[in-house]
Amino acid sequence: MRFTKMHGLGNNYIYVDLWQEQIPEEALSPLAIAVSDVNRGIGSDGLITIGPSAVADAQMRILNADGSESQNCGNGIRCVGKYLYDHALTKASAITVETKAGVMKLDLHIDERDLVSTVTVDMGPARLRRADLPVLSGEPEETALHDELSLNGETLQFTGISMGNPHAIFFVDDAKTHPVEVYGPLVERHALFPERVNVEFITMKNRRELDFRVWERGSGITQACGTGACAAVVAACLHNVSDRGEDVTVHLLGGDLVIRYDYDGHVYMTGPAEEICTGDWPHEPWRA
Ligand SMILES: N[C@H](CCC[C@H](N)C(=O)O)C(=O)O
Repeated sequence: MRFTKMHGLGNNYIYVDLWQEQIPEEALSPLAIAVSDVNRGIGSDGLITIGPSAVADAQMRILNADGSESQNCGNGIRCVGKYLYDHALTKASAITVETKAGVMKLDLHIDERDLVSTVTVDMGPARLRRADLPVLSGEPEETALHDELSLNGETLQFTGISMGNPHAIFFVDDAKTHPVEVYGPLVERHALFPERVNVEFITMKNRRELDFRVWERGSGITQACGTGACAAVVAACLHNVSDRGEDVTVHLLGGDLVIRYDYDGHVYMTGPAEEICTGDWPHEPWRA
């Protein structure tokens, strides 16, 4: 099986082109686990397939390193846009990609080598109802703005935001007080989140900048999380510590994303996309 390894700010995935490879549905989850294993596989945060769509220029599916499937991936979809253009599957600079969170609109920024360098994505609407995550911390039709959860005797306040996939946002004055490697796995699997949750700890630097650390559902600590950065800026706007319609720079471990929560309710993300290598994965049990 041919694959391409790509990353957005170090959030890296193994990409498989389904115009070239046929992979049975039941093989996807074990394949994601196998290729993501840094010791016995290739090493990545998960698997992303790029293939035909009846409603968009392409379809993206994203599976985490533990084999679970998510609705969307911000860093991943920028790399999908880059793959489609750089590998001549499109020559348009404005394209659409179908995801389980809806059809995303991408603006591809082409560099002097006629390759995609950065991508701006309309990540669709922020979903603000508790039912959208889902989270069981109160009235399902209302927004989880100041919700609470207990962890080992400590009560923490969070904001629940969905970008099609679920995010629990914690505002902290200093990330060191709540190390994501300690709190992340406890929150990810907390009973309040029936479908688990992505966990973000953010520190506001000013109204236009925030520091961001993430524990991802199904992948653990990653260098960056695009949907998480979108959810973080939405939460900051809802708490009136950032402004709707203004660009906010999110400082992630792997670098910066520029996010805007616009008045149309949609969230816009701009960031880089890079190809690392291509290769051949020989373990294809589905062909046996
Ligand atoms: N772990 C996420 C999917 C990947 C999202 C992230 N890598 C991004 O860039 O948005 C979830 O289970 O919802």
